[in-house]
Amino acid sequence: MDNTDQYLLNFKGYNFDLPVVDVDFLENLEDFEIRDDDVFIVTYPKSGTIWAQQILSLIYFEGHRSRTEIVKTIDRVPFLEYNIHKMDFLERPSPRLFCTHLPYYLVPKGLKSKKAKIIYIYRNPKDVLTSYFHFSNLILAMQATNNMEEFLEKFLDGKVVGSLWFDHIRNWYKYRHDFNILFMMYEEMKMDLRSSVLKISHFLEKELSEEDLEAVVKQATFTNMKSDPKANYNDILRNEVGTRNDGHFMRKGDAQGFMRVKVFRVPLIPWPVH
Ligand SMILES: Nc1ncnc2c1ncn2[C@@H]1O[C@H](COP(=O)(O)O)[C@@H](OP(=O)(O)O)[C@H]1O
Ligand SMILES: CCc1ccc(OS(=O)(=O)O)cc1
Repeated sequence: MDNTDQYLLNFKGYNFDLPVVDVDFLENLEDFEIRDDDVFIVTYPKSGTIWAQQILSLIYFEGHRSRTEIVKTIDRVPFLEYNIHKMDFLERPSPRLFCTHLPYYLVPKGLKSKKAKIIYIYRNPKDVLTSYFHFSNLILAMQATNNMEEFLEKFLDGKVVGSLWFDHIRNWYKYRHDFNILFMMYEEMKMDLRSSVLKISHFLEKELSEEDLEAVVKQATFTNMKSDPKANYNDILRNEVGTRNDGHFMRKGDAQGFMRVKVFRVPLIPWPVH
């Protein structure tokens, strides 16, 4: 374990956010007991974790959909390794919902029984990079950088929470057959939220009525989440994690990089030879 950094804890080759991680919990993570009906959202940081937390909260809790219960998404779908509210996971009623940034090789081994469900959300790295640059300058629990070039170097070296973006996504995909896993792309969720919610609810075997589906989609849009104190993390950042400026967890929710990739792809179609 490399603990020389003020912000990063390298545990078994993967970087955790030192100010918010529970090291004792990490030591026993492999044996953390998994229930057959557990559900995990897995992401690399800045790839749509809190979006998925809101979607799952809306799918599973009628009181969340109808706005009759005021429970934050972080308490409905807590981070496994960043348990800032010190929740007793063993006491939680089933089905337990979690989110995590863990790489495939550090997750509890019970997930390999392929009963519990995993939803892996990935986002194009250019938007992850932009989002991550602003986020790490915002929260006190991460090291700030002076400019994008400086952050880009750290990101490409994997010297950030989550380590290398490429390793995370490549290996979760490579070892997908070891798990009961659904891959969702942030950009597709953005393009067609309704179909994405349907895909997720189908995977979770939680079929929604038309009315409930509408309620989930409506409350999971960027605009509605941004103004929803249960889902936007404003409170958590300001009052619990601490911030350096007046930025927000939900900044822009863009899918810029994806659009450019699509444009760049066009010339790859076989060119007519004259
Ligand atoms: N409903 C939604 N629609 C689109 N993007 C969303 C969203 N909810 C959160 N996000 C975006 O997801 C990113 C945060 O990811 P994570 O939760 O994994 O940390 C932020 O991106 P930006 O910083 O680009 O705005 C945030 O705005
Ligand atoms: C639960 C608080 C918290 C801490 C750090 C986070 O950042 S990241 O997702 O690892 O980039 C998010 C939430």
